[in-house]
Amino acid sequence: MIAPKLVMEWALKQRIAQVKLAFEELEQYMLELIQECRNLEKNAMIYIAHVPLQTSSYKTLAGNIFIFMLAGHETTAHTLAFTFGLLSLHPDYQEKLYKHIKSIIPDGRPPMSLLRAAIPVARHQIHEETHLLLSTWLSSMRHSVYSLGEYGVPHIGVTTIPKVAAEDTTLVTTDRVGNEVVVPVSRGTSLQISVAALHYNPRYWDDPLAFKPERFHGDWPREACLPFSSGARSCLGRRSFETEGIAILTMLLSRYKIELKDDLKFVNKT
Ligand code: HEM
Repeated sequence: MIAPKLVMEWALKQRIAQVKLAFEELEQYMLELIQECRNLEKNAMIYIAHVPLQTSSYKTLAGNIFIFMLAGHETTAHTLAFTFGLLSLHPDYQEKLYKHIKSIIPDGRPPMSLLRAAIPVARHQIHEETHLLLSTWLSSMRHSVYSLGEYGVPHIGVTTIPKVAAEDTTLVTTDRVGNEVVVPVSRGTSLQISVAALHYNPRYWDDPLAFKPERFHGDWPREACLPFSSGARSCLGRRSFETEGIAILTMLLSRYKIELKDDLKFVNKT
């Protein structure tokens, strides 16, 4: 069976070459971005202006730009796409949200107070004025680790979070029939937190597949909702995303109705 092996190797090499090219192009783009910043008359990014190229500081800078672009852009874009997908599947809810938005911001432009109100969600509080917006958001974040592929909306929030055990420990859980299970974990073990399994777990979420933003109005299991992970290394851009997300959701929804396009070319695109 040498032929399939050769084909696999060839395909893998092609893929690796594409990834390498993408990295090179991205690096070039970052370089241009940094140079552009240096040429700005009023340079807000003073740090960038002074980092010499081809040094370790430059590499750190490029690394940070890279992580912000990747961690910040794809996640935000997909979560917004996912939210719009869910709203188009739930037109009655979309209408309710539209009326809510219009009642607090008639011209559709989010005032600073509304943007500031997006922040309490990071502290797991729902602000009275914006509860529908924020619960829509949380609901979509809970869902977005799953695919709406048949409607042309791919998943991706972050589906699994890799961690390494910092010390020897034990994890205690229960099996399907309720027996306690103790799992010893030694220092250095690689672990994957399955966010998808957590967000769709019937142990924590009643009717887990349903889009029910109101489940976030009362008490809800905070530790079972980890779209941004948790702890010291959780998402650095969470508040930035929540503010941006609420602003975009508010502005678009106050001006447009989101509907599913009844067109075959949008079906089953993942
Ligand atoms: C829907 C939007 C986003 C989601 C779902 C998301 C999710 C996550 C998750 C799950 C992690 C891993 C945390 C861990 O390892 O425990 C992470 C890390 C990170 N995120 Fe986000 N993120 C989002 C938006 C953003 C934005 C907008 C930025 C930047 C502006 C950003 C910057 C980062 C950075 C820098 C880290 C690494 C933090 C560290 O290692 O200390 N993220 N994010």
